[in-house]
Amino acid sequence: MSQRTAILLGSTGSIGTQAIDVITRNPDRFAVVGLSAGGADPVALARQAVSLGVQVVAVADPHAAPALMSAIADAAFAAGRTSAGIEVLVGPDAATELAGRPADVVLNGITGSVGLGPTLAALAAGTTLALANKESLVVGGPLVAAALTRPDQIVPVDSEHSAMAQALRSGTHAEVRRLILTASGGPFRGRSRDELKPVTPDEALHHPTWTMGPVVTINSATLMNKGLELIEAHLLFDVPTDDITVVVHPQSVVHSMVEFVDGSTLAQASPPDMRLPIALGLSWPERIADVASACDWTAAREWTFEPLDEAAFPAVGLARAAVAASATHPAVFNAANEQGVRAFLAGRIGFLDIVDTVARVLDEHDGAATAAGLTLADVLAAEEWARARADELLRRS
Ligand SMILES: NC(=O)C1=CN([C@@H]2O[C@H](COP(=O)(O)OP(=O)(O)OC[C@H]3O[C@@H](n4cnc5c(N)ncnc54)[C@H](OP(=O)(O)O)[C@@H]3O)[C@@H](O)[C@H]2O)C=CC1
Ligand SMILES: CC(=O)[C@@H](O)[C@H](O)COP(=O)(O)O
Ligand SMILES: [Mn+2]
Repeated sequence: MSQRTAILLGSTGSIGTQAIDVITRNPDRFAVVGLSAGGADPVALARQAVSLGVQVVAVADPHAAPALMSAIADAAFAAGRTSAGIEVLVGPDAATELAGRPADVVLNGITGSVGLGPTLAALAAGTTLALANKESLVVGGPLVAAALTRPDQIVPVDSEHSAMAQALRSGTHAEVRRLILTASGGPFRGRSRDELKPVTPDEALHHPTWTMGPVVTINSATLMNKGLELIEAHLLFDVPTDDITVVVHPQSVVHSMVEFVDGSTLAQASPPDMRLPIALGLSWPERIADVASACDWTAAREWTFEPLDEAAFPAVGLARAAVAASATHPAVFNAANEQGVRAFLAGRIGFLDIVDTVARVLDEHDGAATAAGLTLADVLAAEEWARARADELLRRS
């Protein structure tokens, strides 16, 4: 593989830092040309930028810009350079502008539907999109599909979807009977709805098998992550949601499976380590040697599978209903959840209020848009309404 240029969005986060780890261990394969972050840690962003020698850095929060610029100058000085020569883009649209700049691959590792603009910009530029930011696909589904300039322009980084993409190389679309989406079950697997009521943010932030950013970790605990992933799989692989089965697999070693029409099921298995799907996202369709450990077959192991308790964890059912309801319901599903997660992490609401609020907001949404007629304005208006309505309901809970 010749060297690929990469832009990393969300470079200071869990996905971003693991991507940098993969890239710095494979300097012959990748050159990073741009980085972006929200602005919570401008010093970390500056150090990444200078050590990777990027051309441009984007920061969403304008208040973080002065600290970023002075940290870039400091880091360049410490590296023995008089000037860093790095362009700095600032503001809410900075990541979108960066995503449209020339590169072979854009990795979208931003959290939340704020990643939609960058996803659309990378696709419009004709760049390969290594997609961790599932929210942008969920909320923008038909818009993202319309922005594709070629098939396979999106390479999934989400572990389950990477697993499916790998297994799908074994057959044609017509040969697929169903997708089996695995879920760890989160930290509260086995609890009843009543037992979920008192759980705290600290408990919910302890994922049993993965170390990730706070939002996706809470989404794993509520199973909203699996709801988002069900919609993501439906959109990525053009498989009806009725043909996607969610199964709880607490070990997180089988990352998902594809069942074919002849009764064959192909699984992708590896110890939980995001560097594997990140590396594949950046280098697809090629594999990079030794990015992560393989399964150890010399020790006794047990892989278990169990059905999802949909009474205690209704989020996957809500996701199915959202897809069936209208083209803007998935955006409402995600936006209400983002508000709920924020309120829960701030200690303002209880754990059950998150998904209960998503259910109510979905139910109240008057979405008429069809996939064919959907516009960006429809999506943004639906999101704005859902955030306001969710906040109103959350204030009362
Ligand atoms: N972590 C994981 O293992 C996995 C994550 N994913 C998905 O990947 C995405 C990222 O998750 P994760 O890395 O865990 O999240 P983190 O919270 O760890 O990181 C999020 C990153 O996005 C940046 N960011 C936030 N807002 C903006 C913005 N407006 N513009 C540019 N950058 C911004 C943050 O910067 P700052 O901190 O400065 O705000 C940070 O660098 C999510 O969609 C998640 O669902 C999917 C599978 C696995
Ligand atoms: C690593 C990854 O892809 C996460 O999205 C993961 O899926 C979270 O685990 P669960 O949602 O299955 O608990
Ligand atoms: Mn996942």
